[in-house]
Amino acid sequence: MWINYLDQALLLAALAVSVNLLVGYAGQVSVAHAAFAGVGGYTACFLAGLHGWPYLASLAVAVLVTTVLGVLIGLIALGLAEEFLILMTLAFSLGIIGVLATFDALGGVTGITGVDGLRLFGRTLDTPADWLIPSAVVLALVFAVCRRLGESPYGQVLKGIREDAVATRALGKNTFGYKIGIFAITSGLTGLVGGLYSGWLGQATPSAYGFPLAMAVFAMVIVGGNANLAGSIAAGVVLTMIEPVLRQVLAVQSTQAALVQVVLYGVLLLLVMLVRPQGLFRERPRKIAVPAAPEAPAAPASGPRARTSPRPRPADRTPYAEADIVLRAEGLSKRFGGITAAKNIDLELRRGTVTALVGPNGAGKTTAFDLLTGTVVPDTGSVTLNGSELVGMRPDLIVRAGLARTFQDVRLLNRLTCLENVMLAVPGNPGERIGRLFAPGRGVSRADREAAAEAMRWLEFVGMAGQAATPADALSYGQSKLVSLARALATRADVLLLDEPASGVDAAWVETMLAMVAAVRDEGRTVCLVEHDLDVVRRLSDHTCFMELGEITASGTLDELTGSARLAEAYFGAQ
Ligand SMILES: Nc1ncnc2c1ncn2[C@@H]1O[C@H](COP(=O)(O)OP(=O)(O)OP(=O)(O)O)[C@@H](O)[C@H]1O
Repeated sequence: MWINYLDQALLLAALAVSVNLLVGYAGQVSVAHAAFAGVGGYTACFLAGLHGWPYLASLAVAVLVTTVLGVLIGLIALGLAEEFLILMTLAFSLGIIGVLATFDALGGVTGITGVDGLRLFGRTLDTPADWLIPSAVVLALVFAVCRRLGESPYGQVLKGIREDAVATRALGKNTFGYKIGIFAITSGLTGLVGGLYSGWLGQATPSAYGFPLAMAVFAMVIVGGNANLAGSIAAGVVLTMIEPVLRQVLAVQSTQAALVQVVLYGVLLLLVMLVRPQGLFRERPRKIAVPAAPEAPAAPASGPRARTSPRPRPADRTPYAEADIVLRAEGLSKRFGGITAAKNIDLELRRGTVTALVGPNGAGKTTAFDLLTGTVVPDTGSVTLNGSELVGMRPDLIVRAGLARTFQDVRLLNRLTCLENVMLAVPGNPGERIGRLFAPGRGVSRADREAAAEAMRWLEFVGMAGQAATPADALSYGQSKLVSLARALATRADVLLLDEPASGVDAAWVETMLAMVAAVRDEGRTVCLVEHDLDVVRRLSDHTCFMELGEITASGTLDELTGSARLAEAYFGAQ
């Protein structure tokens, strides 16, 4: 009797672990995964129970079918805002269960029943004891896969998406690709578990995979703790055991026990959300080994170590007018409904120089950055970086092409440490790719250590190495701006767009920030900054563009602009 409940607990815990990878790590709340388990269960029962297929082959097909289904549904649902994802997956879940119940070949509303005599590795699975090892093995397998994905550079990207998908994309990650990938992988895993679950039940029915199962699995994930897989196992086993304990130990009648279990799920969920929202077991930062300094690999050419080589003195710098044009924007326009946020913007950024965009609030400066970086697609116009067209490229590819940005509102990934924030920006970490993650060899962990070392050097560069292990949401505003600069630098992009790097930052941090930006410029990177503080602009910029009502209406040195009577009256006079 108890072994039977243990089988069930292990399988439901495996479902909770898979769903936790999607919900806890990637922040994608899907109600459809219980239905995917149903598709897995139906597939296995249909093939093995009704058509005599080997059970193992049926399980393999169940994984394949649910993975493909996950990709298809993910393509439709994941383009939507997250609040719609829940509703969309709920609709899919109802649709899937409804469709399964309409096929006579699948037993209609009663489903496929009476499945027995399934065989796995030469053993017939008849008694609850026979199912114990397969259930435990599936839980171990699902846990191993989810842990490998979650506690790796790949999982770090997932957490980045959970915290702020736009900021993560601005670090060069194909966030949509990651979302589809993790949706499909977790669909396949739940399909596998569903195949086992239906085998253990001896049936695949619409009622077994409906909304109550989805809610039970969510309760396990939330009570156990987001992004804590061991917590999901513990919660999965404990919550599943509530009903049998009520029945067997407290002699509650079976229908009442089921009801009490549902009520207890609700009470537990409420309690956890009120008292300990992170769940019983909290999320832990990924274990990252940062090599000691002597073992650290060489910094990239423009890396922080390059600063130890003699820097050109300002007097040696190429005059602004003679520097090469790295980025050129022509005729960029954008309207939002009735608002013209950008109007025919022409802009040139020259190598190793700082260009400032100034102008009143709402002039379109941030929109100009959005248009250059592909965050917003322009209605008209072109942007070329070293001669290659950027308009139409995905934002993450634009970063990889060499154009990175910071955000006016900083947008650090709050629950990640400073080191993780900066590591995410370091390009080419092979552990961010699933294929490399499961390949044999130690290349992935070595490369991960190198990425950590590179991120650490950028943190040192901005004077924040001491905060490497601090979660980003524990930083002061000035510190978070410095980490966001380190993050932009770590992308290795040649051109940096810095949105108000000094605003809201106290005086001591402003000096540090100015020194950092000047150092970056002196190393040959190209900087464009939006800034309201004219002292900052005066001390940093080689060239200044004045924007008003979406247009660049004047450009030159800051002194030339402030010397204009019209601009002095319209903007500078008020500074
Ligand atoms: N996604 C959007 N949808 C609608 N309107 C927008 C959008 N983004 C910007 N705008 C509008 O475009 C105009 C320019 O805004 P933008 O944020 O680019 O100005 P800004 O010069 O950066 O201002 P600030 O100095 O206050 O940051 C504003 O009127 C703003 O409300």
